[in-house]
Amino acid sequence: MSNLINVTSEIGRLKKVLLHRPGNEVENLVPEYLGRLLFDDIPYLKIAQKEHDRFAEVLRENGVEVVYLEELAASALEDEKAKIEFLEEMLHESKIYSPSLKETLMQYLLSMPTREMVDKIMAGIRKEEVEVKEVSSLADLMMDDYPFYLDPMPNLYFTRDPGASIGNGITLNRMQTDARRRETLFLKYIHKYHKDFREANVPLWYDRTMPFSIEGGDELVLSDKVVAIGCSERTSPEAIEIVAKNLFEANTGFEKVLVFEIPKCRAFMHLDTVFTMVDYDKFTIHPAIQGPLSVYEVTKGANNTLKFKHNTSPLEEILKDALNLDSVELIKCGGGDFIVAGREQWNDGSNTLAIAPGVVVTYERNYVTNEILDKKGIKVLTIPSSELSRGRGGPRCMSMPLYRENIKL
Ligand SMILES: NC(=[NH2+])NCCC[C@H](N)C(=O)O
Repeated sequence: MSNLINVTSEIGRLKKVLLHRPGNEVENLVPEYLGRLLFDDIPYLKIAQKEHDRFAEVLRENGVEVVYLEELAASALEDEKAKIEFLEEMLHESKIYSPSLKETLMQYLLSMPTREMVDKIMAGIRKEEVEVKEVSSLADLMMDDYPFYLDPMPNLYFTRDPGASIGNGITLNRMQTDARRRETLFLKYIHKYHKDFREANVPLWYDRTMPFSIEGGDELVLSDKVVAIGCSERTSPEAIEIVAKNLFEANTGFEKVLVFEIPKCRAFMHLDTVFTMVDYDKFTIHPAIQGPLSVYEVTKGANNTLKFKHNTSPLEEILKDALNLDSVELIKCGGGDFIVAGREQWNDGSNTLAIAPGVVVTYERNYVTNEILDKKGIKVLTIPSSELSRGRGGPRCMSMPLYRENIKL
């Protein structure tokens, strides 16, 4: 097993990261379907792309290699066999059941260069783009006024969620909502057919075929021994158990999964919207979760079983103990002020991306929290965010680390 993937902390110097530059999928957001597609507003794509390019540039300026999902997917699908297999699965999961419609869409997609095909699938296919000549199902005759054959996938720029790197492997996630479930097919085919991934033989700690949902925004690698997983609106306890079992059985060095049970609501959809790690002993936290938070521990039992425990100590104690530290500091989003914390958390003020211990990327609009981080000695690199933030995700959500340097303690 090679170490194409190496993530043994949240804060080790980031060397390689997977992003997706928002594309035409964002232009297919219409007010009628916003809620279902998990957006609260329609971003202005041109500006969102500029902001995203600045995000990538800040990462590159700091020594991070940026790779794009759309490019890796196109390169994995260059192979004809892989491409057909992918299209079959994508069309099936897009609920294209009419044989003639399926054939029409297949031909349409196959007529494009691979990269264009990938972009097209991400953007969605409108009914008026293709002409289905033959009626082969009842649905073909009964054209309703829903505008898409293939729905757009506007959440793709949150690359954190469909998959997550832990140690030398990844979890290929089952997304909780229909709106995001097909996103993980890109990563599935990268994992299966991209040359680098094939050669590296990257282990999967979870697979998208499992029935229980889990999303990467809930997965935090606190150290090379401890993973924290949010049990949230998106991530189920069953999925957490499976990940824990796979990590322990493969002798990865991981010994404990801390389960953070957070309120199940949209504003706190993933653990990383309310809690992130910014330095060896510093974390950001949204004050509103500190009360309702329950923490459980999953550890290895005898004969491949798991042990479970409800840990009722204060969060600081739990983290100190898990990370072997004398003290830890929880930095409150918005300084703990009810109004500021709520506003800034809504625009992902707690969603920091650490690119080295004590160095984070954040949205510049969250200036109160940014200033507090700065005062605590954290180096804060800000990026513009008037449009990107409309999708309800920040720098951590927009990045899937592939390689981080191990941290020396
Ligand atoms: N890791 C995260 N917090 N991701 C945020 C994803 C936002 C996206 N609109 C969703 O609802 O799924």
